Formats: sequence, C-alpha cells, structure tokens
Amino acid sequence: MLDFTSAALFLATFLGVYYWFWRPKKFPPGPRGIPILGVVPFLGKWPERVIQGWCKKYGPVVSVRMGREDWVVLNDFESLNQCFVKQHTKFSGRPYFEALDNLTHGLGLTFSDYGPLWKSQRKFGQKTLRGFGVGRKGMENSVTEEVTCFLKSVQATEGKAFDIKDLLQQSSCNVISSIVMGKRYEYNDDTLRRLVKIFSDVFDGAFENFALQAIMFAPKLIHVYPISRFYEELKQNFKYLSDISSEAITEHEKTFDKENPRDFIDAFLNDMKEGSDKSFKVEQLRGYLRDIFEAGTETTSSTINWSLICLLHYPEIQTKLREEIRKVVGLSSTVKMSHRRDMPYMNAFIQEIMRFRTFTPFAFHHKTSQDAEINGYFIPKDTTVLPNIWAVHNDPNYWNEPEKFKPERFIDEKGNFFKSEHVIPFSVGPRHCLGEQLARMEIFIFLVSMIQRFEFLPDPESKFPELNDGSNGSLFIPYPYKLICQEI
Ligand code: HEM
Repeated sequence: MLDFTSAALFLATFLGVYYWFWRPKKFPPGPRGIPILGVVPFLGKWPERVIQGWCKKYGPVVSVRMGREDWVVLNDFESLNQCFVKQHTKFSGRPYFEALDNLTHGLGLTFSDYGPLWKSQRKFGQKTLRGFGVGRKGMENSVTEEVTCFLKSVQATEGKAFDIKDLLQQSSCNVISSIVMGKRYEYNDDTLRRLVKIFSDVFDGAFENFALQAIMFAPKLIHVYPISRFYEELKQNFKYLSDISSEAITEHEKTFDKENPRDFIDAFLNDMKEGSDKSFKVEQLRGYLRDIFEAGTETTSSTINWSLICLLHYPEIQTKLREEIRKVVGLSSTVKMSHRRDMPYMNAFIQEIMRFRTFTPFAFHHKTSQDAEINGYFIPKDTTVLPNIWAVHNDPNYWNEPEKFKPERFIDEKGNFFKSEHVIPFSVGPRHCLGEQLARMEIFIFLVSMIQRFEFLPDPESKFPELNDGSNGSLFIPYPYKLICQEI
C-alpha cells in the first residue's frame, strides 16, 4: 500500500514538475515564476519595467508564465515590427477571455478575433473615421465646437484651483458622442456623468483594475465576492451603454436619409441597408459604439491631463509653447489642424509626452492565429502576445536618457520637427488604434487652445502633482491633483 502511495506521489510530482518545465521546442525563454501563479506575484506595480529588466537575461522576446498560460512579450521596436507589421496575418488575433466574451459576445471591434468580421468592420471604421469624412460637420469641427464649450467652463473657474479631470473626460466623451451619434451633452448632464464614470472606473480604480485582470485569468472568480459585485456592475454598465446606443440607433433609423449621412451611426445603417455584408447588424453596431466610447474617452483625456502636469513641472516649456502659438495662430484666432505643420515645438512636445508618459504600457493583448517564428524562436498558434510599448519608448539602446522629458530630442539642427517611428503609443500593424487620427487631432486642438488662453499654475494649497507616479493598470493615469488656470 505504502509503495503504491509513494509511487503515485512520485508520479504526481514528476508530472507536476514536467508540466511546469515543459515548453514547446524553441519557445522564447523567460522566467517560470511559482506553481499555479507563474510570474504574476513578481510583476508588482510596474510590470512593463520588471519585464524589460528580464530582457537583460533573455533578450527582447521573453516568455512569461501567467497562471497556467505561457505568454510572449515583445520588448523592442524590431521584434514588434517583425510580428505586428511584417507577419501581421499571424499576430493580429485577440485571445478569448470567457468572462469578457459573456458580455461582448464577440461583437464590436476591440475584442473580436482576427477574421472576416473584424476585417470588414475595421475597413468600415477606417473609411468612416478617416480624414474629415464623417458627416456634414467633419471631425475637426466637432473637436473645435467641443473645445469652445470646454474653454468657457475653464474660464468659469476664475483662476480658482480645481481638478480638471472630470471636465477633460466629459469633453473627450462629447467629441466621441458628436462623431458617432451626432450629439453632445451639457457638462454635468446625468447621462454624460454616468458614461464617464463607467469608463474611468474600469481603467482608474485600483480594485476595478485588479478585478478586471483577475477575471481574465480565472473566469470562475466572477462568482466570488467582492469580484462578483464588480462583475455585476460591469454587466449593468454594459447594459447601460447598450441602452444608450439602442436609443440613438432607433432615433437615427426614424430620420435616416441615405443622401445625407450625419454621423457614424448613419454610415453604418447605410451599409446595413445595402445588405451585402451580413456582419452589418444592429447588435454589431451597438458593440462598435461601446468600443469606440470606451477606447476614446479616458485615453485622450488622460494624455491631455499628463501634458498639463508636465507644463506645471516645466514652466519654461509652457512659455516656449505659448510663444510658438502666438507666432503661428495668434492670440485670439481659432487653431486649425493646418497650423500644425508650422509648429515644430508643439509637435515635439506632444510626441515626447506620448513617449515619456506611455499611457498604454502593454497596448492590448494579441494572439497568434497561426504558428509563427521570431528571432529563431517558435510561437505556436493561439499564444497570447503582448507588445511592451513602454519598453520600446524607454529602450536604452535607442534613446539617450529615456527617463528625461526632452521635447528637443525631436527637433533637428534646422529647427524642424521629425516624427519618430519608435514612438508608438497607438501600437503598429493593422490592429493599431482605430482612433489614432481623431486622438491626435483632439490632443493638438485642445492643448493649443488651452495654452493660448490660460497660464497653468500649481495650486499652492495642495500637493504638487506627481509626474512620475500614477495609477498603473491597463492604462497609466495621473493621480488626482488641482491646478489653477489663469486667463491671459
Ligand atoms: C491618446 C489616445 C489613444 C491611445 C494612446 C490609444 C491607443 C490604442 C492602443 C494601444 C490600441 C491597441 C492596439 C493593438 O491592439 O495593437 C488601441 C485600439 C483601439 N482604439 Fe485607441 N487609443 C487612443 C484613442 C482612441 C480614440 C479617440 C478612439 C476612438 C475612435 C480609439 C479607438 C480604438 C479602437 C476601436 C481600438 C481597437 C482596434 C482593433 O481592435 O482593431 N482609440 N488604441
């Protein structure tokens, strides 16, 4: 009996150890961590930095054991370019997360896997959002209209210290709402407040961040308190978004005029009515609207917020930017996108803020849809692959003093701005951010308009805002702080 028990124990231990150390042949190297959890307990608050540190031992393509799965992390520009651009047909899938799929049903764009639905929907999104093509007003007008309302609200603070975060989020959400649904909300309108809260809770709350990651790894946790409460709220929020979208779609259907498309919903209804592509259906449109709202609100507003914190830390940069704005746009004229080419320092500032405060450290999960190879390593089909965008932006082999904020690094000896292909906040390849052009436009128009009219000063009565710390989850977001906007 004892012999049988010992043999069983020995076999179980052998199988456990074998399972733990087994990897597909030529799989990228990396730490295995501890049984069951893998490397998860070692990642801490700054996983992108910890993993970059492992590259010294393993090279830029590192495998990490996340719970029971082996993921691959790409930590330099060359490997990212090799995978997401040159081998994009193999690296553009999305992994399946049961708990999220129960909410999205694979509809929309962000969570849909690489395949015919994603391809035709992505093509539609690009065509519709491209340039100034959406609706009568066009994207630039929508952004400019929103900025006008935003500036009035900032002016109303009369130089008193306040937290600008809510206002930035509400404006970004309004820009999306104008473009996709043709309407904006008054600030502090209950619907707008609720929408913004939905997006900021998911990305900003420490517990919410943890809970989101946890249910991706272990979907059964949705039944365990307090994660069950979080998941229930997530479900309610998805339902709320779906209800808002349904209402807007019904209104659009009633007033639809084929000759006169007003916004994203009209463009989608038009393709749906043509009926040649069956992926154009109302449930898909609802998912698409949810994804665009979710992807486009917190992202842009936090980038502008990081920029303001930077201006408080570097008043001399603020002055230099204002001088350029005065020269190119003037003191009271409305800024246009066409001004951008004459503003090298503003372009350099924006590119540097996107590098320095990498806001999406790991972009979003990709999955291999076929077996693939990189740097002589083998990556089997269905492996989760993460781009470490932070590591690309802080690669000591490429950047001189990457830890320093220096817009000048993007100005050449003739004083011209140059765009760096190594600054990739929107990721690369066909799966890169759908809203890149809109986000760049919003950031430029908001920042120029704000710096043109206000001087930004720290609040002497509250803590000076952190530039090197913030809430770091799927997004890197500034901690709350107050600033003074002094009208010029
Ligand atoms: C500073 C602002 C923004 C940043 C830094 C950003 C960054 C990103 C990143 C890193 C991804 C993942 C790319 C990948 O999977 O490799 C992404 C995806 C996406 N973004 Fe953005 N984004 C921003 C603003 C926006 C805006 C304003 C919109 C609204 C249209 C938007 C819509 C999307 C969508 C729909 C996807 C999913 C694309 C797909 O799966 O095909 N983003 N974004």
